[in-house]
Amino acid sequence: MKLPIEFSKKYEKILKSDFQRFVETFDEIPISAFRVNPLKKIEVEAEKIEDSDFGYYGKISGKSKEFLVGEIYSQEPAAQMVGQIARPEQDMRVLDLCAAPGGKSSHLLSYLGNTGLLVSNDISTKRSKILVENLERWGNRNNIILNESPDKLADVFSAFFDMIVIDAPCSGEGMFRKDPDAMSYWSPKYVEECVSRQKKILSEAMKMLAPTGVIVYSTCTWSPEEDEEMVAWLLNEYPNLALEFEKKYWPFEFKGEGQFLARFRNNDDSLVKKSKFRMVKSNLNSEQLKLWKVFRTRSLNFEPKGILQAFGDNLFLLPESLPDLSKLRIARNGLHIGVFKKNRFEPSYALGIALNKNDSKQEIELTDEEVIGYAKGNPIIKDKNLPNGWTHLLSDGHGFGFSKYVDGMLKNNYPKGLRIHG
Ligand SMILES: C[S@@+](CC[C@H](N)C(=O)[O-])C[C@H]1O[C@@H](n2cnc3c(N)ncnc32)[C@H](O)[C@@H]1O
Repeated sequence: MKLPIEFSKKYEKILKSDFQRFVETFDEIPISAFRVNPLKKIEVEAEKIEDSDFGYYGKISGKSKEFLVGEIYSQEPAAQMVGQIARPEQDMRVLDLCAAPGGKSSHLLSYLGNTGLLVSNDISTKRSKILVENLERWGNRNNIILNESPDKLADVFSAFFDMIVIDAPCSGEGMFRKDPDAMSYWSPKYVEECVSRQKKILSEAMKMLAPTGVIVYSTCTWSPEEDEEMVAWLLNEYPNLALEFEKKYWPFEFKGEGQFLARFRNNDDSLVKKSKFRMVKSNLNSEQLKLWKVFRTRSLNFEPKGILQAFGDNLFLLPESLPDLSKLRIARNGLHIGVFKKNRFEPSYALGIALNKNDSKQEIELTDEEVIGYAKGNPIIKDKNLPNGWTHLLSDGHGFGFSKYVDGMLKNNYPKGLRIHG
């Protein structure tokens, strides 16, 4: 692979005798890996990634039933180390500030389970839509997705989060092997631009960190300006931060692509501002509440925990103890439960994929072929003598949406935008 000349010169100086090994790795095949979803346990026959809770080497197709049902997430091994080192504890309030397309967020959710709160944010509207798709498929119920600039978030979430992950936009050197196009916009000047953007993002993040909270900063680049020098800058600007972990992942030392990561803890009680939040509240009118209760009693064994909120005709479940979000751009207002229609309520795909076996009163197991056919937009013929009505689709006990069973046929209710082709 032909590397940018200034890039080679820079790393020859930095790596000295390791430089040759470094250069050779660019001609090797990129390392593929995936993580399994602990909410949807599956058996995996693949090589486990060392020191990883959920990771395996190997490639799984975006058209496989494992992907479609949210049982796995493809993520290369070095990128997996970010969530692994962050490892939030249950019940924490966590912010993933630069979250799209959702690799780190889905990993963080794997530790939280359905406890606490994960706010996933990305400044890009286009990318935050992909983030919604990926996290919806993952199926947790304690996640909201925002599409904001960090300064707008800081106005709402002052000293709020126990953990903030900043997987920063960076010069992307660690992606050169996997995505050679990333080389086309690399230059020393681009590295400088990334540095100044990272400092701005970190300064806003610090305003949202709880007094004893944890910051995890990561990049997929090796440039010291964006990595070790950023750590030094942060420690200098915020003397109450203590560095707990710092590591650079080189492809000649670790079986993966490129990554840098650092973890800090805040130790500043004087920072406590005892912020008072106007909490998010339920806003359902009596008709909506009635329709929802009729559906829930008739179709679910699951009693949602959280705040029910209607946005137009759409019903969402928000995690408890959230501040008022009305001033922010919301990409996913919690778990989308369904839609109010005239005189009835229809459950959503998102609810169906977030629930598992025994959460619904009427359910049906699909074969792997049926899952794939359904994701292509086909109905499913299942002559099971079930009563006509909403039926929870399952694949190995894991939810895959709701479908209306009518006289032996499951109508296709898979979101059109998610359909697979071919
Ligand atoms: C390295 S990618 C994140 C990858 C993601 N964490 C994952 O694991 O899938 C960096 C992201 O930062 C976003 N971004 C860029 N500038 C930002 C800003 N000022 N605030 C928040 N996000 C930003 C980009 O849109 C991009 O999606």
